[in-house]
Amino acid sequence: MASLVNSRGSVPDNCSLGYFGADLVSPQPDWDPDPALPTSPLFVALYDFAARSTNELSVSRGDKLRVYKEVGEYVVARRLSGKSIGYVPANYVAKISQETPSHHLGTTPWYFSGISRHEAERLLLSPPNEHGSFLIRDSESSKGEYSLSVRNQAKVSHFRICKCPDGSLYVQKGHAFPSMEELLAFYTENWKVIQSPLVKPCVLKTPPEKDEWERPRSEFTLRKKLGEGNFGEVWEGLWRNTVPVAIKIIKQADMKAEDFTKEIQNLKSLKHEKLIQLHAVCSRGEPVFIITELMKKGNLHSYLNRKSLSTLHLLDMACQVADGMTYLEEKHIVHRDLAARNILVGDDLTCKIADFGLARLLKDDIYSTSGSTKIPVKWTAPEAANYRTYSLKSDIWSYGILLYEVFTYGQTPYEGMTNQETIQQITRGYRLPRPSTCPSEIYLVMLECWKGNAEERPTFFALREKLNSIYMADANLFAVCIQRIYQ
Ligand SMILES: Nc1ncnc2c1ncn2[C@@H]1O[C@H](COP(=O)(O)OP(=O)(O)OP(=O)(O)O)[C@@H](O)[C@H]1O
Repeated sequence: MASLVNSRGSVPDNCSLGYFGADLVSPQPDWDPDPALPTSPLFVALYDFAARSTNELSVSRGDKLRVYKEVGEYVVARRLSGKSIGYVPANYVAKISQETPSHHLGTTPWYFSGISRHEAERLLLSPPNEHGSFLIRDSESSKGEYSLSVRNQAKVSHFRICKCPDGSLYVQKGHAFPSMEELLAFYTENWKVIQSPLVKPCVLKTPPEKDEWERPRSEFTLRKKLGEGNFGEVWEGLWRNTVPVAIKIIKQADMKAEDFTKEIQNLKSLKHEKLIQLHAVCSRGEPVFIITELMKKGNLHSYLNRKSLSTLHLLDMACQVADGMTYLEEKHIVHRDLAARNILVGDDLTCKIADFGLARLLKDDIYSTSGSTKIPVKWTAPEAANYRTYSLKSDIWSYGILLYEVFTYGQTPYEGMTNQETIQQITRGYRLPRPSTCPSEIYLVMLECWKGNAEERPTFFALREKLNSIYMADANLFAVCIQRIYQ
């Protein structure tokens, strides 16, 4: 039977598109779930844990669990009181040395049901606990009795709490208390008797916060393949069978894994109406899914090829891209792959920038100029194509090429020239000529973007202002013409 655990020891890895098949809704474990097996150790849940997928098991603090397998940061467990089996984070559970009956102390802050002497020491000696932290646990050697464990500086002292036939409890013979609360109250007050102050109950380190962006793959269904790029395939899909989304399935073999998590963190922090919004990620196991908003009209390059748009419409789209890029500029984020194919179109000619930040994740050999055709040479500034010095100024160069694409309705730049010829010509000072469909003031903006000296190129902020003012002037002119027609 196929393992649910991948070689990196992370959570379930069923990675092919078959992940959405019915068999994965109820996973088939490869461990033996026979509850009669006496060999599986007993654990107790230290925190509440809510399962995030069908492969995980929800537990409540204090639940007793059989643990069948330890897998990286997870254990495969079953509640003693239930039949389902699933993953629980290993730091949410602790091993119990013996089976103990549950009793009325269950919800008190200082009672830690079923933990061993060793586990008590580990907890009390770890932050945020300090001198004087204490807990009550079940005695390992005398069933039905308890132990008091107290942190004393860097050590832990343990005191047996015995039970009289009438149920009262004592640490010192002849000094019994009717309840644990009263016993603790006495030794809190008179701590010198045991030479260990009872300052505050042991606390558990807060478990790592749940990443709200991380979703189980089973929540997504793939419906239609939209395209394929350097990073893998893009699919139109549904989240929980209702919300339309775009799902990028990353080929991780081509990724610099160590940078990936960092870059995804960056993407989570970006929010702007002209940037494609990240909705969620499935980054545990492979392949990684990046889930974003779905743009119904596809990429700008194909859109331009299909539509007859007015100059004012084209200018509006160029302004929207400049707006999104100004936001990235403020955040000091370099796109590296700005081109009409990476702008997506939605309703009402809304344009949004996609794939920001992802280009740098490709392995160097894929991104290099030598031996690979994947670098978009015709969109890339000469200093980036030749020396890989990417900057916001090289993005400005690419934006100039994007303007060319927009005002030629999607024509390929340097048509008829190879990548190598393009680099040679550009280095010698050649620039694309003004397309007949492009107003001269827009062409002047393109030339500004293609300055050989990167420092002389404008900022996105300046470009946005410039293009907005051209747009406003044209829009006013258009309004005047319309007025004349109807007068
Ligand atoms: N959020 C989305 N909504 C709708 N369509 C999308 C979305 N993201 C991508 N697409 C479509 O999928 C195609 C492939 O996208 P992808 O970003 O993988 O490749 P690319 O942009 O063509 O190339 P590159 O790998 O250089 O970025 C796009 O051209 C676009 O048509």
